[in-house]
Amino acid sequence: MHVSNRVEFGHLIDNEEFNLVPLNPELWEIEKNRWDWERRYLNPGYLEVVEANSTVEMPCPDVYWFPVFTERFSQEMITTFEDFGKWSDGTHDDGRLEGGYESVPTVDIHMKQMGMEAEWLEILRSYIQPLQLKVFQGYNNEVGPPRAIMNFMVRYKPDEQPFLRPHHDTSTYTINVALNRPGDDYQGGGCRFVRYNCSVTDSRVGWVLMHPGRLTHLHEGLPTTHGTRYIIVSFVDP
Ligand SMILES: O=C(O)CCC(=O)C(=O)O
Ligand SMILES: [Fe+2]
Repeated sequence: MHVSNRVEFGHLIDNEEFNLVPLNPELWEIEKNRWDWERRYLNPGYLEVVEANSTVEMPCPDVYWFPVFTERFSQEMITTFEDFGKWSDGTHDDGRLEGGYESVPTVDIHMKQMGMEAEWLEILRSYIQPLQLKVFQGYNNEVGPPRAIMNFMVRYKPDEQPFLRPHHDTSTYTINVALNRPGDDYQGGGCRFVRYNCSVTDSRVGWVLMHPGRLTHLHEGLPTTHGTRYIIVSFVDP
């Protein structure tokens, strides 16, 4: 008999509780099948940027930019959320919130509606918190994992909600994930930081912008003039 450990014959997966309801159920597998999840959805550049001595891009003052997700993640998230389809109407009345009022409404779907809240918090803990510790030295979420109640995908289109007026987020810091490509999938769009008159418009698919939430980083979503722009936003430590 010949035995070899040099050839990869496959690996075990845990298929209990596999979520068969949505499109792309693999997106939910971060905890159960992390090896596969990372191979599909974690940007290969992530491991380099999370290293202690790596340099981090800063497109605007105290706005950091990291490769975190793959193109496949971004594409599958869009198709899965679009297939679900329960976009909010972008008005101030929001029954999903305690108090029922959203002061800066977007056309969006919350992770909670998708049953993806726990998985998203796991993403924040595993991949976002290490980046946060790199750029906001000494801020360790009051010694625990990042907390976030507002985790959602936003959709901008010219004939629906094309832009978002300047506002502060209810967060200590915010992450903003670009899911599709300016120039190809949409025209216009991007995020402008008013205090610095600085905009990030050359968004990169699967890359995360990280910026302080309150006080300094008043920001706006610039008008999408053609096509549809998709982002995921998360308000960390509200
Ligand atoms: O369009 C953007 O990039 C900004 C989105 C935003 O500020 C928000 O959803 O709070
Ligand atoms: Fe915002």
